[in-house]
Amino acid sequence: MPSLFDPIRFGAFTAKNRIWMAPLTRGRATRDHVPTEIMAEYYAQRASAGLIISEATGISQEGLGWPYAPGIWSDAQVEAWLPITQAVHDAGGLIFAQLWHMGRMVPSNVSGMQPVAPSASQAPGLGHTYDGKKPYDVARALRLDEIPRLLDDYEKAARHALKAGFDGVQIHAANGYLIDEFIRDSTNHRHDEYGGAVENRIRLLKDVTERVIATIGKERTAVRLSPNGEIQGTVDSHPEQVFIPAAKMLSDLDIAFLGMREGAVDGTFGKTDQPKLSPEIRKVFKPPLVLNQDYTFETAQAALDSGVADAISFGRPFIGNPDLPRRFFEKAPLTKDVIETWYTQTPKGYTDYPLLGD
Ligand SMILES: Cc1cc2nc3c(=O)[nH]c(=O)nc-3n(C[C@H](O)[C@H](O)[C@H](O)COP(=O)(O)O)c2cc1C
Repeated sequence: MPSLFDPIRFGAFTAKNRIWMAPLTRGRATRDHVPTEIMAEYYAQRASAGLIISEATGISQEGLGWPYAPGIWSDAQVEAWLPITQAVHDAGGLIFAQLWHMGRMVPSNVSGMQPVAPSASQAPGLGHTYDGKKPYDVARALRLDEIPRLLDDYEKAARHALKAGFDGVQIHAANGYLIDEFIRDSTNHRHDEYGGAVENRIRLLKDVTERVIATIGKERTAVRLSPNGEIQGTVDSHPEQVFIPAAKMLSDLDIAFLGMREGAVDGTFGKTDQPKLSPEIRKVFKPPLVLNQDYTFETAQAALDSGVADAISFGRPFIGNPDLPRRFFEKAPLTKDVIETWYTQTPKGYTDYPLLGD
């Protein structure tokens, strides 16, 4: 069985190890969602990851509702991403852009418009806005005649990602955002060909993935799912009935890899008693499977040893430890990330975590 330090082939690439950086929203772009210089330093510091998956990046104004998160729909955004992807490549790394449409989680205070979702609904809790945390807006149902425009937005974002120097993209279909809201039955009450039966609920995921593949190639196209447990009010009553067919469909499309965040009863990012589906998904999904959430060096290696995963992505450990692979290799202690600076707009808690030997 491979070690976490062994290379792995995926799509058009070979990653130098199986310790990947999970997508992490950090809010260091401008208010207009243009990336900033400091993001080049941050990502280059983490280029020893086998693959960096970027923070979720808006495909359109409509789809982006996180203050100071980056987008990739405008030429100015593409320009500003270029030095960041260049810095990662100069440091010997690979980087995919995570493409994001937040669906009903977009506060109108950030996007300037009413959010869209599969069905009219309001997410529970409070969203981050430019005026502090506020209740989510009531989203309107996306009309059938708007889906071609949505697919065009994904196409443009994928094309822009390559223009901006990214090696590929990961379609964000997890965590209660638009595509996940279509997949799961808590948020999809449609009666057209995008609602009801399983094949209908996974149709948007299929359409988007096919469009991105047609634009940049299957070897540069990845997907992220979060099959088990509720997140941000989105949950499925029978996850295995929808996510196993979804994974099979993605395997048939031969995407570069599938990332999955899986909750657990004792999870610290998603807590749930719905069982993990990775063992079942492994049976139907042939390309590399990259698992995430609450992994340590030991449990990550155990997941590779059991054959359930081909690589593991680490989120919070990569915030506090830019040199995470080296720390794992040397069995060095890890620095704990500071929650208070996850989403602030300064270098503090962003680019100032120490490297081993500092
Ligand atoms: C600060 C922060 C930002 C995050 N942003 C994203 C994101 O942009 N896209 C995404 O898919 N997941 C995001 N996540 C989830 C992480 O990718 C990951 O699933 C989570 O941290 C659990 O993995 P870990 O236990 O290795 O930290 C975020 C998590 C944190 C803590």
